[in-house]
Amino acid sequence: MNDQTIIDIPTKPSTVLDKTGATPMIEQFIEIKNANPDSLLFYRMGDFYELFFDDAEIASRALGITLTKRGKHQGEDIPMCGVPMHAADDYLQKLIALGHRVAVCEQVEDPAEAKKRGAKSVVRRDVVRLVTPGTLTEDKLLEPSQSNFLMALARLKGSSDDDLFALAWIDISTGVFRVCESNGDQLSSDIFRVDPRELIVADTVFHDPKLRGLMDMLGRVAVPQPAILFDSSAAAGRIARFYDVSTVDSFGAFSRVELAAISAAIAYVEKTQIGERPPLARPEREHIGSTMFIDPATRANLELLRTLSGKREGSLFKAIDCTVTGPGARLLAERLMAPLTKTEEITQRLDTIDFLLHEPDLCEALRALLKSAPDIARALSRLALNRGGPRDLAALREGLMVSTSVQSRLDGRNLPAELDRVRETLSRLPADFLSHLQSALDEDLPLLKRDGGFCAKGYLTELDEMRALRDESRRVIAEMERALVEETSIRALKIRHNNMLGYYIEVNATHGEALIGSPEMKARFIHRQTMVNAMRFTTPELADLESKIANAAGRALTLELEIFEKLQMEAVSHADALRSAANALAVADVSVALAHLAVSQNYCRPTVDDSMAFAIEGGRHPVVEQALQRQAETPFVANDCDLSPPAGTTNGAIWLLTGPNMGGKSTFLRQNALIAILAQMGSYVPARSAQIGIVDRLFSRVGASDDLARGRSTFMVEMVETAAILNQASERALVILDEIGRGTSTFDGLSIAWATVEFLHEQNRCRSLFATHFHEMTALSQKLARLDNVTMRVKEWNGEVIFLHEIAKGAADRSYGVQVARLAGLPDAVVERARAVLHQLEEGEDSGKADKLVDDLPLFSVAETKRQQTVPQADELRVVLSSVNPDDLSPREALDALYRLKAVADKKKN
Ligand SMILES: Nc1ncnc2c1ncn2[C@@H]1O[C@H](COP(=O)(O)OP(=O)(O)OP(=O)(O)O)[C@@H](O)[C@H]1O
Repeated sequence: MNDQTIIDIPTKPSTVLDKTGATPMIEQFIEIKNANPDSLLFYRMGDFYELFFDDAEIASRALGITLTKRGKHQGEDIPMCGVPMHAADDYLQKLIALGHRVAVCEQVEDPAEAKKRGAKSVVRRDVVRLVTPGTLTEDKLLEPSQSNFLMALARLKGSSDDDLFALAWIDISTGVFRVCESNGDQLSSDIFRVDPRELIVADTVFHDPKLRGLMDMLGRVAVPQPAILFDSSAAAGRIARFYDVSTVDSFGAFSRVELAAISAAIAYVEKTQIGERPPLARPEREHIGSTMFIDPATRANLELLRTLSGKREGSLFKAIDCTVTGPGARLLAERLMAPLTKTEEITQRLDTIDFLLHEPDLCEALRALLKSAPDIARALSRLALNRGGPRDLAALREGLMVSTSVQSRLDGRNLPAELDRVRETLSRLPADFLSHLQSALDEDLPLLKRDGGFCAKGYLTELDEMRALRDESRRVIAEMERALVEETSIRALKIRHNNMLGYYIEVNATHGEALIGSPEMKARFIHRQTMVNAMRFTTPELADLESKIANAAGRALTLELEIFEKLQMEAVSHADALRSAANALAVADVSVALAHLAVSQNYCRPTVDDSMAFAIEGGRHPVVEQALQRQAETPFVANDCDLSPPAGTTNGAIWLLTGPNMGGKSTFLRQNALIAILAQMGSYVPARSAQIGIVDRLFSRVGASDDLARGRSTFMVEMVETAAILNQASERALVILDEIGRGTSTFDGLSIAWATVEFLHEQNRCRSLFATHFHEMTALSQKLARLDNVTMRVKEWNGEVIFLHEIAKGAADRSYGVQVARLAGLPDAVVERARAVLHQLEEGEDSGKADKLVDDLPLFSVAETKRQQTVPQADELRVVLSSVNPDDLSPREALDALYRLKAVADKKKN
């Protein structure tokens, strides 16, 4: 369910390792490995993570790294491979993308401690984190523009077949936490709407035959977990403990099954993050029916987030994404995947775009500001999980600064509701935290905190001193020397250094005696050594300075780490405000981006209401249109679509679309579905005008795809999907069906298509578009009152077809399949033969004709005649051509030769 290609790697079922006779280190490894059988174990040794036994074999193959061996266990070599610490994220990313899980095992005690237990004792290690696809936080492992959801599916067994489900999903990289109830019908739609990277489910549910289809569809994304994780009786307690509250009642009234899903998600986060606690927002409920129901097949077919081949390029998302920040892109994707069904909210979003379109200067100013907005939520999560660095703190600083600027841009204006909320949120930011960050953090920051160097000068006097000592010890000593010379008036006084004494003051013997001439002087200048010509002293300040210099570097680092921790804790304490700011900036980004899209692509504001209308004038396909623009091809031909209830009726209409192959039928079908999605996600749409009565369910059966892995043929898949549509489409649904019934014999196909249209008209009574090559079906318009025939227009010119891509009332008379086949480069013989067969078939309608055809026009004889005719003429051309020697020809002779060749060629044609 994600862009990364999941390759099936044969992973052996983990065998339980026997530790008899193992060395202490291998014994420790085996114990930890056996406790984490389903993960590859990254076992920390010095600057490497090492993998052993089967894990080593799997990882070396997956990562393309050398497999070596280390010692023996029970008489056999132990396979081993390793990845260096500093590159571990890259390797982790690869393994996770391939569908593995990794347990990261670190040393959890100081080696000195281990030594105390005996020279041979092994440093204690433990798993500090399980890295799974749904629980990632590192920048390198995450796509900036994609959410990374972990989802928990809980089930409450019903008395009959009607089980009740709940889904809870978390993005621990941002803290987003949502929950909704679901039922058997909705379940797959709800899951695919969220598009989780990992879905956990009780093993009993995972293996339930009723859910087998869904689990198969989810593939590796679905991960069975012990059923105890989903225990609803312990749920409320676990949630309260996680949020450190006495009761969850204040969170809202969640149902039992919702609580079970929420608690399972939390339990899994705890299980994988071991001891670290991500700053999760409180779970927010989404209501059933508040978003458009789009089943998984429709989502895939309409290529909303990615194309059928899994690429983002070519998807609707890519075509409309003008956001400038990662969080903005994530919010846009979320809105695209969940178009709304309540007009008020849609209208609010459209009002925002409308407002911005009238304020182009504001729009550009916001866009420019947002370009520098960092990913606040992800930085915050890393800090809370103790995986953050100075740049994450800087991200909060920049994020807060951008927020302030955005707020002041919005201040004092009469804003539409959505932007007013953005302004309001941004005005409640923790200003003192921002000034703390500004004073504490330097400008250029290192990636890691461990070496220090991120605190600003002037923030903490002691730190400045320590750094000065560390970096400028020579200058500090010289200053002290100058001060002493002045104080003692001994111009030859020097401060020197050697390994035995460290820093000392040196004067000649005469001056030395003078220095300790009085008891006060003696107390100040402490004698260290007398040489032949010189005496050496120290002073309490010099001794102090000396130890300060020695400790300065260490102390500076300690101070910086303390400051880091303080800022980190402060950040976590402001988690809610920071997350709200991040969200407000994302809303601003999406709004500005949609306004930008509307202008640059010439989109219009749709009217979305509670009627049954579906009236689009001059609609365009957002993706195909842009592709044509890029190729500088002929412009996209805009088309109307009107499925509004015909006069005197209350239900939507059906358009039966016939037309030539390549005429633009599929494009037209899809563009109308996409316009409905865009309108209901609150975007302007590619059309001259559009009125859309809320679509509550969208179904499309377009394009062929077989599902051989699940044992279904192309035709079977088509029928399963059609069945789902006919069983589920409500009156408010929009149904798009493309060439139903083409995967079987003509009569079977026609009959199924026929009956399907009748059923849609009489039973589902919803707005529908139905494209077909069965021209016989156009007769249905005489019988079905709300059905209209439309066709894609073509022109024939000199025996060629020209596709006008224009929709018109009426029915097509033919499909021009043979012409299209010729354009596609089918061998001439096949095209000729097809023309002849078509001609014969069109001559008479009686079924006996086909038999006669076999007798009349045996294919091979045609091909044979054709070959006999063409080959000798080709040879003749060659003979004439080879008799011509261009170097010997005068221009006149060359022209004659050309005429001769042309004459032979023309003979071939005739
Ligand atoms: N309205 C349009 N304006 C310009 N070009 C279009 C338009 N509609 C379609 N096209 C172009 O025509 C090509 C064929 O369109 P499409 O696949 O929709 O045809 P079709 O009628 O469904 O064909 P088939 O019946 O063979 O599946 C598209 O790739 C697109 O480039």
